[in-house]
Amino acid sequence: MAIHPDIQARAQAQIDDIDGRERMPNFDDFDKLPYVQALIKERLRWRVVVPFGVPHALSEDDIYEGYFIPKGTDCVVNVWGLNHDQNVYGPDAESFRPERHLDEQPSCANETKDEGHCAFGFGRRVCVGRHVALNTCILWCFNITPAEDESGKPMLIDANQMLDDGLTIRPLPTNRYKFTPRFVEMEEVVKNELELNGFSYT
Ligand code: HEM
Repeated sequence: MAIHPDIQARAQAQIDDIDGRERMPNFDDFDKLPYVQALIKERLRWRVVVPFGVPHALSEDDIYEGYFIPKGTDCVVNVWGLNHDQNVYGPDAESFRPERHLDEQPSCANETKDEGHCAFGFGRRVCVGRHVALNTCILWCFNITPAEDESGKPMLIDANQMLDDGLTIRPLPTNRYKFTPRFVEMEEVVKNELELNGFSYT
């Protein structure tokens, strides 16, 4: 978001249209937020969190496209490769462009193809948290911008620099970014909604 302020602003405008500022977005709103849905899909496609998925082992011998794969073989999927396949996403597969999920409905070659990416894995062990993950909306609360360096200039953010945690990758440390509340009432609304749902606010 910090390096795509125009995309961030377009998503926030859609959230404001649907939710206003008196309440936070909730699960029921999601279908009314097609651009936000497309943005989240594109985020999960473009910089997938688990670039080689979670390894799976074969429970039986198998033959796949002429290759014999014995029972017990560990299979690692190149999710990054699938998510950046130019045959699926076109020549601009490296670009961050949420509209592709609205206009062209690209499909990854697996059973989660309708999601437009393969970030949540495959088969019976596909991520069970994917609906929770998709429905989390920080954009209603904050503007995300690059933080300033010591001289007050916005820090440069390189989307190709990631922190490698082994199985997962993530963006550079959060001190490179600034989360600014979008409006003064935001804190009060969040506090009320947390308390209504039985959580305490600190
Ligand atoms: C953007 C956020 C997330 C991503 C990218 C993600 C990705 C993944 C991936 C790649 C797998 C492995 C699937 C496979 O074996 O092929 C997985 C499994 C799993 N995820 Fe997530 N996940 C996310 C959020 C969540 C959340 C929020 C929860 C819980 C609320 C969750 C719970 C789980 C569980 C329990 C499994 C294991 C499922 C099983 O082995 O049967 N995930 N996730």
